Amino acid sequence: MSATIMFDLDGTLVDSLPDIAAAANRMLQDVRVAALPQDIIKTFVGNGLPKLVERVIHHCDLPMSDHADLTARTLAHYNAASCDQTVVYPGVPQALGRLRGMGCVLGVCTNKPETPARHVLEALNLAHYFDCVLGGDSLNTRKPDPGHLEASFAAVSPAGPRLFVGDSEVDAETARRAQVPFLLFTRGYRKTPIDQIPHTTRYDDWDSLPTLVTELLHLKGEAV
Ligand SMILES: O=C(O)COP(=O)(O)O
Ligand SMILES: [Mg+2]
Repeated sequence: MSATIMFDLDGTLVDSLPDIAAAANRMLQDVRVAALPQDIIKTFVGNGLPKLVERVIHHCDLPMSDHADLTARTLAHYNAASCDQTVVYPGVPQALGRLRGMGCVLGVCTNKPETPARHVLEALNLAHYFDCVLGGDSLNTRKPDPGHLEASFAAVSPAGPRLFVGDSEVDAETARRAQVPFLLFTRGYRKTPIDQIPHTTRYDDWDSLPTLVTELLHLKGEAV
């Protein structure tokens, strides 16, 4: 049975934290502030780049009036080096290939800005699996606004069941508000325990995803 499946990017398809942290720390170096540990920056990921920079500003006690400048600097650093250390999670290409083979239509709904999101997907040889990519700056809204996910589905004119796959609290809230079943990848950048994140089902190994999708679609049929 075919379905349309939207995927989150950071912490779901790719482990991009090292390059995101490097960009934020290069921005801090520009303004002569000490670098932050990757584990701290990890907790700032999930609501898009402007929010990440806002969280860095709060953490480092910098003036919020510098937000636009610091966001532009971080984005420039990230665009210059978005794939130096970023890797695809094991089993992702195989799972995406199997899902496409099952007739599923796939897309990406990420809060990462669209230009680097597309670049990362191209550089890591994932772009060809997806029929749409909507980033955190593609619309005038972003996750957890369900409009971001709904626009992603609308971009591929889906017929049949819809699913959303992501790693974070933001993704779970987006799916809940859009009333789309949510599959939680547990090895990404979530901040809270798994059982406190609403999800339809979860997985920690990409090899298991096609079977999970099949089970979910058979279980729920056209009601999904
Ligand atoms: O850019 C972010 O903050 C997170 O991006 P994601 O939506 O792909 O997880
Ligand atoms: Mg994510």
